Amino acid sequence: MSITMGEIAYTNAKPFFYYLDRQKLEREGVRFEQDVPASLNRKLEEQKLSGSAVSSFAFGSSTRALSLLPSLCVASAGKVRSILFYSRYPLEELAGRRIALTSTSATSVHLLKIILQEFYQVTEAEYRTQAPDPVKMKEQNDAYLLIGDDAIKASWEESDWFRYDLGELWYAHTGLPMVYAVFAVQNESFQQDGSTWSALHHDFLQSRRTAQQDDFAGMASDYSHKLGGSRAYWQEYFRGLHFTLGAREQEGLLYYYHLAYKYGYLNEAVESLDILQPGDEVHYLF
Ligand SMILES: C=C(O[C@@H]1C=C(C(=O)O)C=C[C@H]1O)C(=O)O
Repeated sequence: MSITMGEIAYTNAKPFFYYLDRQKLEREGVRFEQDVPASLNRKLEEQKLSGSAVSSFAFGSSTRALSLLPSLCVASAGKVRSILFYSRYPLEELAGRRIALTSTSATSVHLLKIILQEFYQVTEAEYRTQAPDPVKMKEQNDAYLLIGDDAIKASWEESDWFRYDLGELWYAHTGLPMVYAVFAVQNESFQQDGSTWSALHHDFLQSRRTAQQDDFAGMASDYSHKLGGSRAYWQEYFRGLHFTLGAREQEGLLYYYHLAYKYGYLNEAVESLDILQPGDEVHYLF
């Protein structure tokens, strides 16, 4: 019995991983693989991972083989601070422009296209995917999108370009939270290793609870040492995120899927979310 679990390499998902007892989990057959979201999405689709924290978009594009671990997500209702769109021009003036998209994302690149089409009538632009190097992206394009720690580091620098926070734009136009990451499990793996999954899910909840108990102070001081930025910055950052997939978050996610389908980014409509429930697995109640 073994599980290979994908772990998002960005700080935004860390409350679920930071306080895990990895040695105990290893003894229970759980192995972690760290990577950026786009790579985890691909590995999950290729069944190289039993489950993973992934882009919410990736879950929407292969819902048949996957289910969601309940309650876990990375979301925001308003500013996210780490999904930033830099532009030489205001959003309304982006038609036909050259726009660079970070190669590490799936949710945010589609979120950007959806926001531009649905709310700013920018239907044609020249999109190109690039490694998240803000200097090159700026030199070669009229606008560029960064996510995760790359966006956070960029946000500490001055910029003479317009800077938009996609979480803030989404909320302003929809009044709904935006869900960036979810925890998806291969149905096959859950059937085989249900009790290990239940234990791991329990540990994710426990890590999140521990992170929230000191209001993220412990994590904030660690990430301030590791990545720069003040303790206060990181604490504010974590406080601004939603780590619970509640009813509003689910509503926001389904609306995102609705628009992703409308504009042809998803081949099939996603009308409901397959979230694992108590009783799906006999040994443990979520
Ligand atoms: C909040 C963020 O969400 C991330 C954005 C993702 C995406 O755009 O595909 C995937 C996972 C999330 O961890 C971030 O990048 O800062």
